[in-house]
Amino acid sequence: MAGPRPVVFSGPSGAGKSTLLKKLIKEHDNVFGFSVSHTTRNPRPGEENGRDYHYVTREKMQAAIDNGEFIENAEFSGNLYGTSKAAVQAVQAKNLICILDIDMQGVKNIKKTDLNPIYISIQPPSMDILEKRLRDRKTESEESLQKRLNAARVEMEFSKEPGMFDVVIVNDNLDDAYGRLKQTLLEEINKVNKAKTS
Ligand SMILES: Nc1ncnc2c1ncn2[C@@H]1O[C@H](COP(=O)(O)OP(=O)(O)OP(=O)(O)O)[C@@H](O)[C@H]1O
Ligand SMILES: Nc1nc2c(ncn2[C@@H]2O[C@H](COP(=O)(O)O)[C@@H](O)[C@H]2O)c(=O)[nH]1
Repeated sequence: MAGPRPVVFSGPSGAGKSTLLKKLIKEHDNVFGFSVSHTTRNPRPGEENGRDYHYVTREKMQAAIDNGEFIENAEFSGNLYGTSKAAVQAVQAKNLICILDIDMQGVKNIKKTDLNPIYISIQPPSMDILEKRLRDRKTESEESLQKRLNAARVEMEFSKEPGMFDVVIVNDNLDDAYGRLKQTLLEEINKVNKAKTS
């Protein structure tokens, strides 16, 4: 069988992408695999190298980019982020649905590849609510928060571009947003579960 289609999650920082995708991975045992990106930002409390990100220096990451090891990479809020070819291949080798959590530059660049994912945009109900969620998360300095809010305004406009995303989910009530997400991915989830039993 051809492998399952990957899924790209994008949307403003703080919209709830990680919250939703962690729930999805947890509920569906051995169906999804997370593409672990590289980043030059520092780990947050609770994050683990190799699970949440591969944390690297800018020099090391730039060298790997120059060496052609990345499918896409971007500068976001003062740090480099990127999806390595190895990260995606590791998930696809297990015939799992590969999940990518990337910004809008990543979306544009993935569209130039033959990955053919389902594109899902996760959006906050409003800028005010987004700001509150980011502040309450307590992961950002004031400078980083402002950079992320500025980027969020652009990301919110980007999600409205015709044909850019297959589905746009507004993450207001978490259970509702999660229900919508599961409905969107039901066909791919069923395909993976069926392949497991055949
Ligand atoms: N529906 C919701 N209602 C209230 N709070 C939420 C909801 N969804 C997520 N949150 C909270 O909002 C904060 C931001 O969510 P999360 O970290 O998942 O965002 P993100 O899009 O992955 O951000 P980033 O791109 O910066 O990693 C978290 O503290 C999370 O617990
Ligand atoms: N283009 C890419 N964007 C990525 C990648 N990994 C994460 N991201 C995006 O960066 C921001 C910030 O993430 P954070 O963990 O520092 O809050 C967010 O929008 C992610 O979607 C990547 O490999 N490529």
